[in-house]
This record gives sequence, C-alpha cells and structure tokens, in this order.
Amino acid sequence: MHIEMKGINKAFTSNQVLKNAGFFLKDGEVHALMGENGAGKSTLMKILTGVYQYDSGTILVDGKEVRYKNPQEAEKAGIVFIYQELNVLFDLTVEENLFMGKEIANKFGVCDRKAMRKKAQEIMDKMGVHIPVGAVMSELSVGQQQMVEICKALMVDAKVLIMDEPTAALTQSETEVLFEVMKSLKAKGVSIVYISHRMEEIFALCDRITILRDGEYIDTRYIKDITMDDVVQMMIGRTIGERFPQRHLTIGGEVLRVENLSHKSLFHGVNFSVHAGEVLGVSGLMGAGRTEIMQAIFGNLPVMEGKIFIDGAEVKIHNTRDAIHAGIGFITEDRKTEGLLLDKSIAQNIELANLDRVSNRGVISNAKRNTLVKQGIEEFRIRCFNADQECGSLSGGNQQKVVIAKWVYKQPKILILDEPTRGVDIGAKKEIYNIINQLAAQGVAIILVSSELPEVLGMSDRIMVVCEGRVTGIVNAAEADQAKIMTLATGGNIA
Ligand SMILES: Nc1ncnc2c1ncn2[C@@H]1O[C@H](COP(=O)(O)OP(=O)(O)OP(=O)(O)O)[C@@H](O)[C@H]1O
Repeated sequence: MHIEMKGINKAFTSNQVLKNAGFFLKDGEVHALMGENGAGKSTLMKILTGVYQYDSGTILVDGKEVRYKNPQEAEKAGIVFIYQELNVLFDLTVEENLFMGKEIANKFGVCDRKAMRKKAQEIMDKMGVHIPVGAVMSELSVGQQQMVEICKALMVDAKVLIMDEPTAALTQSETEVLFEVMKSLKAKGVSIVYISHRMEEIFALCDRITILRDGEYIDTRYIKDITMDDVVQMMIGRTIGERFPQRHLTIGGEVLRVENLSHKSLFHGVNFSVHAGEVLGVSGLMGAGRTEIMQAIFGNLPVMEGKIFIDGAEVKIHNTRDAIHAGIGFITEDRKTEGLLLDKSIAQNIELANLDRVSNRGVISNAKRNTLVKQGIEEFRIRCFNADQECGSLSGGNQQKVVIAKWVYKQPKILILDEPTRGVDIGAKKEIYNIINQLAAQGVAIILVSSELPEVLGMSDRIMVVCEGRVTGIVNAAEADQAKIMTLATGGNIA
C-alpha cells in the first residue's frame, strides 16, 4: 500500500500546528519521520488515521482519495497506529487487551477464551515475547506493556504500520526482536512509518526519511545518501556540535550515602554514594531494579532494611514528602502518571511544585509566579503557545522539559533523573545535558538512570551497574566502555 499526504493544514483552535505538511510512503518501505519535539509528526499520523480531522489537504491511499473518520475506519483499511502513549487497559490481562473489541466467538456467539488464549500465545511466541498471556497489565514493566501494544497491532492484518517511538521503553533484546519483526513485515510488503528520536535506529532500519520542522514539510531523502549531521541540520536548521557537552569537574563532599538498602524482593544490599557536583550514572537492563532502588530512596517504595545518609546524617524517609524535605528531587521515568498533572497548565505545574518560591508569606504572588514560569519556558525552551497551555496537549519532549523545570526550581541537593531524555529530540537532549552539567557545577549531586549506554558513558563521572536487584559494579566513566557495562549488566565480572 502506498500513501500520499499533500498540503495538510491543521490548527488546534487558533494554533496552526501543520502547515502544508505531507509525505509519500512507498509500498513496502520503512520510512522514518523525524523532527524536533512538537514538529507535528504524531499529529500528521493522527490525521492519516482519523484520530484528528484536518482543515485542508489531500490524502491518497493507493491513489484514491480518503478521509477516515476515526481510527477504526483506518484500521479496516489496513492502517494501524501504535501510539507513543500506551493505549492499554491496565486492569485487564494481556490476552484481554490483545482481543479488546476483536473477541473470538464460538459457534454459539459466546467469547471463546480457549481460542483467544491460543492465538494470543501464538502471537507472543512469534514476537519472541515471554510474557504470560494471563498476566494483568499493571503488573508488567513499561517495556513489557509496550510489547503487548505492538503485538496487539500485529493481530490486525496491517498493510501500513505506524510506530511512534516504539523502542523508548524496550530493552536491548526486546528492541532486537522488534527489528526482526519489522524486517519480516517489510519482506511481506507491509509499509512502516517509523517515528523516533534515536538516530542510530533510523540509520540501521529505515529506507527513507522525511523531516518536518515547525509543522512544515522540509524534505524526503534516502538514508543511504545522507549523514546524521545532515538530518540534524534539516531538523533544527543548525548543527548542535558535540553530543555530550564537556563539564569542568569540581567534585565536593559526599551528599548521599546508601547503605545496605534492601527490599523484600526487588533489590538487595545496595551500597553507593554520590558527591556534590558528581553525576553518577546508573545502568542496567530493563527490570534490573534501577528504578525501584531510586523509588525507595525517594520514599515511594518500602524497604526492609538499610540506611540513607544525607550530608553525613542518617535520614528516615517514609514517604516522598520526607524525601523532598531532605532535599531529594526525582524526575520520573513515567512522566504521564507520576511526573506531570496533564490536565493542568505549564504554569500550574511549575507553580504547584514551587509554592514556597512563588509566595509571599503563604500568599501566591502573581509577579513571582509569572517570572518563574516565564524563566522556565525560556530556559528550558519549552515549545508551547503560552504558559496556560495544558500539559496534556504538549508534545512528549516538551512535557519532559516541564517536569525537569518543575524539579530544578525546587533546588534539590540531590536530583535523581530516571530516563530523562526518553522521547526527547536531539536538540532538546543537548539542552537537558547542559542543564545537568549546570546543576552539577552548582554542587547538586546527580543520579542519572538511563538505558541509553552512550548517554550514561557520555554524561557520568562514575557508573553504577545493577543486575537483578544487586549492584554488580561501580566504575569510573573514564575507564568504562559499552562492553564493560554490558558485562556487568548481565551479571558478568570485569577484571
Ligand atoms: N489535542 C491537541 N490540542 C492542542 N494542541 C495539540 C494537540 N495535539 C498536539 N498539539 C500541539 O501540536 C504540536 C505538534 O505536536 P505533535 O505531538 O504532533 O509533535 P511531535 O512532532 O510528534 O513531537 P514529539 O517528538 O515530542 O512526540 C505541539 O505543539 C502540540 O502542543
């Protein structure tokens, strides 16, 4: 199936989000859509699949003009969209999610659970996914939930598959499985639109690439004919220089020390420390317990034993209030449920987290509030229409910047960042790295949990590796490389 979108215009109220945008998807190709956060990639695909209606323009599917009224219509035509934000029902099981609205009925018209379970298992096996089909979604990791979402899309006989940041929450091995599945779909003639900020993946996987900037079509090129620098230049209109900015190190005294921290089942005997001005990278495979250790330090997960010291004094952290009071900030992995109030505006999110900074003796000062919010939007380059825009309508990367702004202004002593650049474009990534370096230079002790090895290696002073709930090594970044980290992450020893 081939698709042409031409001259697409779309405004949300008075905000023109797409201006004369479009692209051409050939039969059986993997086509990357790239652009900065907020460039309009997801909106263009939501228009194609009938999630949003467009103001003007043309969509041709196999040469015939179409206008799908809803995603079900697009799906019937064979165009399936796997959304960036998970679209699963957390209280239901894997198989119930897979068959939602597509239940198999037996000859009496009753749900045939046995047949559904069999088919579910077949699909999971084909994907090489080892998740029990009877498991409840809420018990799975974000990565596993994402795999179920992908399996769900594969149940439909798709001719065009649109994937929006599919690997953001996947482990290395899950990503490899997904790429194999994509290659076999392509071999069967399925066309794939691949939205990602991960340049390496795009260069390894895609045939052609279309760049959008500020809602406008910039160009379409064959991947084999261009370099990553070309892509950056087209995306943001300039080059960004070094990917990981250099920092002049001045490491101070110990700020955080964790001794023998253990949870009933998730992690055991965790010991480490972080100094003022230091970036401690935390690496490990998905599900290794990295996030859980950080959640425990932040008072979100009960521990069985262990001690936490801040500035040399033991602190008792029973809940997040205690953690914040002790000077800990936490930028979570899952910004949608933990980091951000999506139905509140940018201004409200920043204000609520910084009430003491924007108040005079307990009364909110509009002047102080407006100054702080304006500073946040400018400093973090949050792309928005104004400070009153609801966070739910911001693009993924810009939501992440609001979360970061929210915490940075609280001036924590210790800042834990859990996957802070997930779904963030390359320019904004660099801005986040600069912010991390600035905070470190101001003496904040930083813990950077990340699944992107180049990021951990490029940004950290030391790297702690976690495997199956245990710290398997803490190495100086200068002496580390990807192979060493992977060895530790899979439970091996390094000399
Ligand atoms: N429902 C909506 N209401 C109002 N504005 C919206 C809505 N959906 C998207 N937008 C705006 O449209 C612009 C484009 O957003 P979109 O999600 O398409 O960007 P994107 O290129 O996919 O970004 P990212 O890489 O961050 O996912 C953004 O400025 C966003 O705030």
